[in-house]
Amino acid sequence: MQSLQLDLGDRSYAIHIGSKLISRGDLITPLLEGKQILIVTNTTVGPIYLETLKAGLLESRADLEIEICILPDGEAYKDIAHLEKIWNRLLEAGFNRKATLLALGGGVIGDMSGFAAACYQRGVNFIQLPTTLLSQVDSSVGGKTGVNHPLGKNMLGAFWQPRLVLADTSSLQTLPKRELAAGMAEVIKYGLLGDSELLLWLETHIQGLMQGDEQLLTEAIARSCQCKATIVAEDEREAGQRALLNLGHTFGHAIETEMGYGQWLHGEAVAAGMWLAADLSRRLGWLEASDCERVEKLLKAAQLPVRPPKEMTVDQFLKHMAVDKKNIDGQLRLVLLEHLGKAKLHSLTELEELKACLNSALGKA
Ligand SMILES: NC(=O)c1ccc[n+]([C@@H]2O[C@H](COP(=O)([O-])OP(=O)(O)OC[C@H]3O[C@@H](n4cnc5c(N)ncnc54)[C@H](O)[C@@H]3O)[C@@H](O)[C@H]2O)c1
Ligand SMILES: O=C(O)C(=O)C[C@@H](O)[C@H](O)[C@H](O)COP(=O)(O)O
Ligand SMILES: [Zn+2]
Repeated sequence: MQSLQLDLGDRSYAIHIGSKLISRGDLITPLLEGKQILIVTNTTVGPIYLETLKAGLLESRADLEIEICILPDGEAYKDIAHLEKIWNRLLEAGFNRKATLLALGGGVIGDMSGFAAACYQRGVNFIQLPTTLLSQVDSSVGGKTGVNHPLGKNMLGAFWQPRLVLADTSSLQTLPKRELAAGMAEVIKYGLLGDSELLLWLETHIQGLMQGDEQLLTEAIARSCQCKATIVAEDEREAGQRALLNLGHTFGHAIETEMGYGQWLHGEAVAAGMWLAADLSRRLGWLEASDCERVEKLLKAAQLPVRPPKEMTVDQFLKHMAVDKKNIDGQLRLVLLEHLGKAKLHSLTELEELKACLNSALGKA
């Protein structure tokens, strides 16, 4: 098992990465304040991992009151209506402020459980048990929680940190290949935004990673979590450099929202978004054409899309980008690349270059 720490004073927490951690109730029970636990999962992950989690918890502490909330599976259900189902379970079970929520699943379950925990009786503890690559490298760490709105991705939410992250690398064995690829997009993101050594390492090992090599995946998860933990520790609420973790997301969120949540996976939309960010950076004179080719080659090797959906229009992109959370006073702010391995937040006045970039990627130039 590898362990890191996210340093946030008295809200600091450990991130453990390793095989078969879902069964390690002994890592969870010392952090409980009371004995009430609500496990939140979905109809896909629950049948595979719920019994192992429950057995490990009860083996470590027999007097636990464990309740279960099983949500339907999918980004389309990451909404207020399904959050209410979590709160209903908590209230029906008579859970109090010392209850702990355990999020067992991917980023959708993690984001929703965290937001439910942030609101329930004005805040109870929660623990992340991420079971997708994406959630192990990104969404379980850093305390961004929330749900989507039909008009915008993650528009309702709270910063609410978990007490612990347990990333069980063996759970990736049951993950569909398309989901592994989606998670790899966020790993590539860390390389592009701030870690050129990670980028080189990914270029060398992408085949093994995509074949599911557990040792390589463990290293990718640990390096990604370290990168994210360092950024979040310095800027928990995205006053500055945390925005760099949004590389590719302004475009990506536009794709997810316009296409309908769940049509393009988050990681797929971010992959196309990162290619757009690279191409726009080239148009602004910061990247070379060869840099964009390098980005495209790596994304393709990770079996990710490198262009946005052809059915989208430039106006649709601009409409969604106008409501991005990073914008200030109507000024579009985009994460772009100064060079490969260094991102920066840019107030975009070059609207013609943006339109040309989108038109060309959509095959409309
Ligand atoms: N909070 C953050 O910082 C942050 C960061 C990145 C992404 N996100 C959010 O995370 C979400 C995407 O997360 P995701 O990619 O994990 O998607 P997801 O939660 O929808 O999971 C992907 C699919 O894999 C299934 N699954 C999960 N674990 C499995 C396993 N071990 N074996 C078999 N199937 C499994 C799920 O049931 C689902 O069908 C998006 O909503 C995105 O906005 C949040
Ligand atoms: O943790 C962050 O900060 C991120 O931006 C990570 C992103 O990968 C993630 O998709 C996040 O949910 C996006 O947040 P948002 O505030 O742009 O909705
Ligand atoms: Zn993301």
